[in-house]
Amino acid sequence: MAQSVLLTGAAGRVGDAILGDLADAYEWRLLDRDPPTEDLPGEFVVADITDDEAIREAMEGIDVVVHLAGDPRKTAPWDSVLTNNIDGTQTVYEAAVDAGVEKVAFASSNHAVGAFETDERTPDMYRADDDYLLDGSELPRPGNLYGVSKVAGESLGRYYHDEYGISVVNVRIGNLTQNHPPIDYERGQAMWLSYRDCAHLFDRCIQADYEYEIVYGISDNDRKYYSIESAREALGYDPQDNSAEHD
Ligand SMILES: NC(=O)C1=CN([C@@H]2O[C@H](COP(=O)(O)OP(=O)(O)OC[C@H]3O[C@@H](n4cnc5c(N)ncnc54)[C@H](O)[C@@H]3O)[C@@H](O)[C@H]2O)C=CC1
Ligand SMILES: O=C1O[C@H](COP(=O)(O)O)[C@@H](O)[C@H](O)[C@H]1O
Repeated sequence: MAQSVLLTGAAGRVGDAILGDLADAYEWRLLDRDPPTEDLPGEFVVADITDDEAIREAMEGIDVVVHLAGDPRKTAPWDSVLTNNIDGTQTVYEAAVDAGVEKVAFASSNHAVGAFETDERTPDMYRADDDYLLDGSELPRPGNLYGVSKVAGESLGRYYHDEYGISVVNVRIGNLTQNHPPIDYERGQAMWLSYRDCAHLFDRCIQADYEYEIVYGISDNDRKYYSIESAREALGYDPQDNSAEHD
C-alpha cells in the first residue's frame, strides 16, 4: 500500500513541483491555509500550521510529513517568521511525534547559511572554476531573520529526533524555478533546483532510511557552491539537471 504523506504548504511553488511529478505515487493529504485554486490529488485540509488541534487531526494515519508551509520571503519580518516558521514548525513536530509519524522532511533554505557569502568570496564562489563548497557540516550562518527561522526549524528537528527518534531530513533548498534557471543571476544559477529534481529529491526524502540529516537541495549545477554528496549518500538523490545546460 502507498505511504500516506502529509504535505504542508501544498498550495505553494515547492508543493506544485512535488505534486507535478508525484501525484500518483502516494496517498496525499494536502494542507495549506489557502484553499487550492486547481484540482489537486488526495484530500485537502485548509488549516493554519499554528492551529494545534487542526494539525493533530491532519496527522492521523500519516507515515511521512513533508513540511513546506511557512513564510518564504527573505525579507520576512520577525513576527511572521516567529509565528509561521518557528511556532508552526514546532506545532507540526509535536503533532507528528504524538501521532507516531516515521519521518519529517523539512523545507530549510540556502538562507540558513547565506552569510557565508561574504564580500571577499562573492561573486567568485558562484562560478564553476571556484572550488568553495559548503557541505552541511558547517555551522549555520543566516544572513537574515528568515534564515534564522530556518535554522530554528533545523534545530527543532534535531531535538525531536534526539528526544523521540523521529527521522528528520532538512533540505536546504536553493532557488526553485520552473523550466529554466534564473536569468542574469549567478547566485540563482549556482543554487538552481529544477522542478523535476525537486520532486525526485522529496521522493527520496519520503523513501530513504535516515536518522537526522542536513542536505542541500540543488540541481547538479556546474557552478555549485553547495555539495550534493550528502543528499546522494543519505537519500540516493540523483539529479538530472544542470543550470550550465541553459547558458
Ligand atoms: N521556492 C524556493 O526556491 C525555496 C523555498 N524554500 C522553502 O520552501 C517552503 C515552500 O516555499 P514556496 O513553495 O516557494 O513558498 P510559497 O509561498 O509558494 O508556498 C508556501 C505555502 O505555505 C502556506 N503557508 C504559509 N504559512 C502557513 C501557515 N501558517 N499555515 C498553513 N499554510 C501556510 C502558504 O499559503 C503557501 O501556499 C517554504 O518553507 C520556503 O521557506 C526554501 C528555499 C527556497
Ligand atoms: O529560501 C528561499 O530562497 C530562494 C532563493 O533565494 P534568493 O535570495 O536567491 O532569491 C528564494 O527565491 C525563495 O523565495 C526563498 O524562500
